[in-house]
Amino acid sequence: MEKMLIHGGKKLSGEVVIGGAKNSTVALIPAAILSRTPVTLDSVPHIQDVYNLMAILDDMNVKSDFTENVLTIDPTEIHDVPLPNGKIKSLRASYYFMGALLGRFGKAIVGLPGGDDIGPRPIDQHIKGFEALGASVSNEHGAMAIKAPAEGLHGARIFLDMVSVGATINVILAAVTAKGRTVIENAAKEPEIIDLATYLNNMGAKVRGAGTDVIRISGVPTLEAHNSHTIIPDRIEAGTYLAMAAAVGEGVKVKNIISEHLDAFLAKLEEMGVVMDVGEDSIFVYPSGDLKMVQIKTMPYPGFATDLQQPITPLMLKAHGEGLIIDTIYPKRVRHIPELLRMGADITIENDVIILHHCDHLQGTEVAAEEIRAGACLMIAGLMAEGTTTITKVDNILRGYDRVVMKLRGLGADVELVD
Ligand SMILES: CC(=O)N[C@H]1[C@@H](OP(=O)(O)OP(=O)(O)OC[C@H]2O[C@@H](n3ccc(=O)[nH]c3=O)[C@H](O)[C@@H]2O)O[C@H](CO)[C@@H](O)[C@@H]1O
Ligand SMILES: C=C(OP(=O)(O)O)C(=O)O
Repeated sequence: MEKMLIHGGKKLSGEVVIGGAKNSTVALIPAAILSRTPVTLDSVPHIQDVYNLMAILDDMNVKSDFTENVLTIDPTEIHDVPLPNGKIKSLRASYYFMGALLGRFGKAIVGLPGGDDIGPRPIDQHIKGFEALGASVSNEHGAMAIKAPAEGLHGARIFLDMVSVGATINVILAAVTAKGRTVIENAAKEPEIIDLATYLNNMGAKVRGAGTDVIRISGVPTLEAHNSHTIIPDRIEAGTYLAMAAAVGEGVKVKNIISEHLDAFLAKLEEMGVVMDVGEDSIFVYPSGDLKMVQIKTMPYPGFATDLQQPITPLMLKAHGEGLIIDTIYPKRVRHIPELLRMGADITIENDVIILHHCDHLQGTEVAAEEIRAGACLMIAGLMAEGTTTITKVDNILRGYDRVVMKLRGLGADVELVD
């Protein structure tokens, strides 16, 4: 398995262009099977999650082609096959095939998903949504067997017990072709949900209210894609490079950004004293001076994203005072902390609260990227550290960060992948 070697201490400068959002892409690809015509996606990130989803599509006789940033998917000869195991385990978002297959064929057998080990990730709200639409759901040897009634799915009012991106998306996927009207209350408001709704509406779906906490769907019989869909920029990748630029930059421009998607994150950087020029679709980060320590509490969008609490952690180590991070979405999402400790950071965890203190010196050593954002955190820490940082389990980074080595080198980082 590959490792990433980072020879730290170099200052970064120049420009980096953000790719399409992973968390949109991994929903839009399964959603493509709802279309009766070929689908084209633009601004697709080069990440392992995309290749794994293409392999799952191939199992269903759905051919796809990924050239440059354009992914074409032809679902016209799709076979309705069970997806009990194997590749389904390779990523979290494979669970979107539950909603998509249910919408397309009225039935789905899909293995329980894999994805990041960031604490418990139940799917009870997805199941509650499918059942409200009339489906029966059973667990058959670790795979979810979901079946619509003979007359097909029907619209329903669904109040999600907690704000869930995955459940909101899965219910949308199943409901767009259900008979009648579905209302999802307490829906997630993430930009990726708006992106999915835009994409489905361009295929003829009737999804209204995406981006608010009430989504109304009027079912239509079939969907057909006729235009290419350009995926929104990845706000988490953008936040990662912004934190990196503030930590080790000598003037870095991060391009292809929708800054409104990063409001909570940018507000925190400003509170820390990071100086930025926020342009129309790019942000320039000036070299950091003295930084102020902050407290962070992750919340559903538009709050501070759980996926950005790890990437901002190394930057917080540069600030003076005591900092706190509370991840209310995934309280056990602390797998980066033991690795940072081994690099010399001063961090403790008490009752799921991460307590940080200023640290003048991080030392490169061997660390493991136990999950994607822990990996992002360690990349930034490695760039800040003296000596060489060897990141193992680097596939967790490559599954979600678009051409990351090329982008880091483009900014002047001394980084390489080795076997
Ligand atoms: C592919 C994708 O888009 N992944 C994102 C998505 O994951 P994912 O969609 O899996 O996360 P959710 O929004 O569903 O999870 C939010 C919270 O709800 C809980 N929950 C969720 C569903 C459910 O049926 N029952 C339940 O209890 C979860 O354990 C978690 O505490 O949103 C997370 C939270 O912003 C991000 O960290 C992930 O990057
Ligand atoms: C947790 C994440 O991803 P996934 O839901 O795909 O595991 C993430 O992107 O930070």
